[in-house]
Amino acid sequence: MPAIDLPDADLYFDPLYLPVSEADLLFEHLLHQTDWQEDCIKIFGKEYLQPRLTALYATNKNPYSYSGLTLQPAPFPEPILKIKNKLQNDFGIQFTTCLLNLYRNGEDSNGWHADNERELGKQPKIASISLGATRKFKLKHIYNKSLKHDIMLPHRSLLLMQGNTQHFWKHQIPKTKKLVGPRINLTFRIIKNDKQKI
Ligand SMILES: O=C(O)CCC(=O)C(=O)O
Ligand SMILES: [Fe+2]
Repeated sequence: MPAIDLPDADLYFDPLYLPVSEADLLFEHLLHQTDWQEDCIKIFGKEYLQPRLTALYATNKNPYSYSGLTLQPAPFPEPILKIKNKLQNDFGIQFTTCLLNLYRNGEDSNGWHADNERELGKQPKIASISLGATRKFKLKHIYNKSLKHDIMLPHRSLLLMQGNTQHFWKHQIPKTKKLVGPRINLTFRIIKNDKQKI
């Protein structure tokens, strides 16, 4: 699988990771069958409605907390479990958790952040699958402001982030004025119990 060659990052990108028919079915299924949540997040003590919808699934009961928000997982639905198993077969990574994001249109977004929460461990491994509309994924180096990179994430693509990526880079999905339909992103993560040393 092609690596994306950026300093202080460990990124792989496969634009054709899922077969088209599987990706099409999965997109329609998740769009209509998911119990999408519209959550409030806290930024500098102020509450905002998150500009996208989310859902959380896991093989365990460990919650995931970010931006002052704690999500409790539901058990994995069959079609997502299938992808989790495929990722395990292909990369030998045993993910525990999947956070789904639904970007309803170009107004929905995900602000600059690194996925560096304690419960993700020291070198978080995150497998991100995209379905539906293509959106731009922007990366910027935290310490060297001249380092930036954009990746268009199309339907059925996989972006794998691991190693030091979350220590040195932030990422975002910006809003866009282009007319875009819904996009679903599945981010598989490993979330151990908060209390245990990892
Ligand atoms: O939608 C995406 O591609 C990125 C999602 C993301 O960064 C996250 O959920 O942490
Ligand atoms: Fe992220």
